[in-house]
Amino acid sequence: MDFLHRNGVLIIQHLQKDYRAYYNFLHFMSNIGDSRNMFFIYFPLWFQLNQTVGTKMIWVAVIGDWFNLIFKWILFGHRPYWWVQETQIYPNHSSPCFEQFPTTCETGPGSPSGHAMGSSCVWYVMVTAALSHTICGMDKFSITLHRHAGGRGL
Ligand SMILES: O=P(O)(O)OC[C@H]1O[C@@H](O)[C@H](O)[C@@H](O)[C@@H]1O
Repeated sequence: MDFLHRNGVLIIQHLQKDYRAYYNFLHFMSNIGDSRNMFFIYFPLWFQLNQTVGTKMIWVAVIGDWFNLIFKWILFGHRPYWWVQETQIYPNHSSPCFEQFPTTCETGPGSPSGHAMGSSCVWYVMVTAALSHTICGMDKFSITLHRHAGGRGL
């Protein structure tokens, strides 16, 4: 497990140092997918616009959160923020420092990440709904175009 955690630490350090310029973008994308927004904003909104998408969204979020809870109980994984303080693999107090954010200040088990699972659920439903809406719109447009061209004898 230490091997996994150490590589996780390296990835976090890489992201925090080398992708600092993308901080606002990554933070924004992460917030959009936050399951809190799903329950407060997206679900009520989508349910008004399209009940099928709204229902799909709430089910995906609830089942995703449920799976996350079960996996957290089973894995009971450390969070890198406290793992670096507790592990013995960094000699002479040379444990790496991370930047903390409001969403990383969680106290429960960290693995698997509820934020990552919740965000992927939200993004999946929104992207598939947007794609099927676009494809449906394009189909209707091509049918109209076809009829229009047929009516003119083209
Ligand atoms: O398990 P993680 O990755 O710390 O994420 C959990 C958090 O993920 C966030 O997206 C939710 O809004 C929080 O309510 C939740 O506690």
